[in-house]
Amino acid sequence: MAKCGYRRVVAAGSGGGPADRGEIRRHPLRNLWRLRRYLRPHAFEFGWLMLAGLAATGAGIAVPLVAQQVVDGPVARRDPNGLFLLAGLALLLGVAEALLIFVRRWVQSSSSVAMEAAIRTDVYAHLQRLSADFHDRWPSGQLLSRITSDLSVLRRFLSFGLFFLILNVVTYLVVVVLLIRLHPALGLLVTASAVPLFLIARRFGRHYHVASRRMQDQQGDVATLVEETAQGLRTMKAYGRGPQLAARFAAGTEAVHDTGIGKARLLARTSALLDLVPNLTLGIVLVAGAAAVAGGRLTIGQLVAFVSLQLMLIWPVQSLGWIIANGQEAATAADRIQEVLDTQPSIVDGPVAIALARSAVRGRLRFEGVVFRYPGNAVPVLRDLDLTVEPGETLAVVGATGSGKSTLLSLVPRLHEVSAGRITLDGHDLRDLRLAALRGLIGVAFEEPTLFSMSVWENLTLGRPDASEDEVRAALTLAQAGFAYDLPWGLRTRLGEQGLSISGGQRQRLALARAVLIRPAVLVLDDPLSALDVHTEALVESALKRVLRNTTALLVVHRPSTIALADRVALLEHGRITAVGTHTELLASVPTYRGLLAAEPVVPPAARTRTGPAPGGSPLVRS
Ligand SMILES: Nc1ncnc2c1ncn2[C@@H]1O[C@H](COP(=O)(O)OP(=O)(O)OP(=O)(O)O)[C@@H](O)[C@H]1O
Repeated sequence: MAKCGYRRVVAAGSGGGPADRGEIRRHPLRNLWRLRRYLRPHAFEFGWLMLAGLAATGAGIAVPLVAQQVVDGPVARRDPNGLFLLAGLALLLGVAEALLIFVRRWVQSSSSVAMEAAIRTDVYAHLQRLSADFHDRWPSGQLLSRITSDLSVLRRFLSFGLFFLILNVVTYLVVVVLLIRLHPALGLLVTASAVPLFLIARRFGRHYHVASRRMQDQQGDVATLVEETAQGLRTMKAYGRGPQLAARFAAGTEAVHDTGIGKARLLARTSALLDLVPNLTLGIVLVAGAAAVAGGRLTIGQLVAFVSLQLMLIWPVQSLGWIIANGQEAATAADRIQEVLDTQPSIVDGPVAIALARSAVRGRLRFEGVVFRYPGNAVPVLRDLDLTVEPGETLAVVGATGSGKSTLLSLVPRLHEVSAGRITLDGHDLRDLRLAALRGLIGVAFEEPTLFSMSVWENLTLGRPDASEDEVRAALTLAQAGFAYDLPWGLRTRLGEQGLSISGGQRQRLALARAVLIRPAVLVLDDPLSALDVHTEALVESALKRVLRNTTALLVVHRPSTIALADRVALLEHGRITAVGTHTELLASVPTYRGLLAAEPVVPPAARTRTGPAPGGSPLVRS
């Protein structure tokens, strides 16, 4: 099958998304805005949230105004009764504020978590729809970081950043209006301080956006490395490559660290500047306000209210840096998530795609002038390929390594799309068949079978969730996979990640059982018995023979014993079918075929428990 190594051939240090890395969009908030649809179902809660937040802020803002009444009223008149009344009002406002803040926090977390879950579900579903070429290009760590850490960033923004952004802007505007009403000149001075604040914030936003993107991409690289290391742990240990990988990992984390430090310093510098502006304004207000009180243009109560209100602006201004940082990170996260969501699956149902019923399929598979090149590769892997597999026929594809056998097989379930020519099933172009229906007709087992970290039963019934116990048993018997019943919890035993808790041969047998369980119209097997010992192989083959009798099958084979299963053999050379015939015919007439077989190390007949050599004599070798 397409080699794993290939999936990883991405320019060193490149993120994943083709044109993504470091690209800063002209409208940095565009993608964030596009995610508003996830907010819609929670609009009611969000409305309540804002209402509670605004009411709490209103209660907070009212306190300085009450203080003004206290100072200019009961305190100035030395009226204790009035004082208690106003003090009681201030207390009431304080309690109301605390209560409203509690309500806000309660609602806040539940809706943002629900939004995060909804986006995650959609991204995951979309990843499933994307074709193999997308997954060939994108390192899985990049996808992992997008679906985990980027979504957490978004949740933080939706639950805090966005809320405080709105709340703080409203607070700022209301307070500024009140300040202008209290003392127009000083109020306008405070308003004017918004200009430097705006300039500082804008500059910060631009720089932080670049740094955020860099850091989130670097985190994706680190995730890729961790994922690769976890998957290739055995190879890494066997080759003693731990120190080299550790060095690569250290370089990756250092890059994340450096960018993180850069971001923190940027935030620290900006926060200091943001702190400076309101404090400077406060100093000026205190001096000018005291002069105004002395000149009788302002009462002491008004000055107290003015300063108290102005102090209420400190937090919104101080938090501005954090909110912008959070907003920029969320914008970057939205960019990275939309890059995935915006990628259109390259293999989809055509507008008039039909679904063929299993009973209506005879199984004539035809390749007509097929050309295939991997995306981005100029040289085709398969060229001008014509081949017909008749209903019920088993055709083995033999060829040297890298000649395109696995690629050829992957075209049948449309894991990749032909670049030119067409493949037909009973005369229907595969592109005219509904994808889901097509894949339901085709049983596939690869040389490196993938099992998932779920139960054996779930793994087996992946393509046929409705299979009965008897059918599963029959498939397991055919694949000589009865061992599954002896696992600690039988078929309910949960397999380790990628089926690593069982042996390679056992995995192959389960994958084969999975392929035959769907009662396929066409079986596509990519050297599915390569990991079996000769004894088990012989048993699987004899059972497989019965299945193959009624099924059209395309097999990639390396062993002569497996060639024995085939009615005909096609020789694939450099992406072209150069000979088709029975094994005996090809042996007799095609020197390359003979050459391929001659390269096979001869297996002593005594060592094989199977009945005799492959038809035609010579044992075939792994190409
Ligand atoms: N995802 C991919 N992207 C680009 N090129 C690829 C990809 N997968 C395979 N190739 C290339 O396509 C060619 C055919 O590969 P393929 O895996 O089909 O060969 P094969 O005949 O099955 O090999 P083997 O016998 O070793 O399994 C090779 O040159 C390979 O490097």
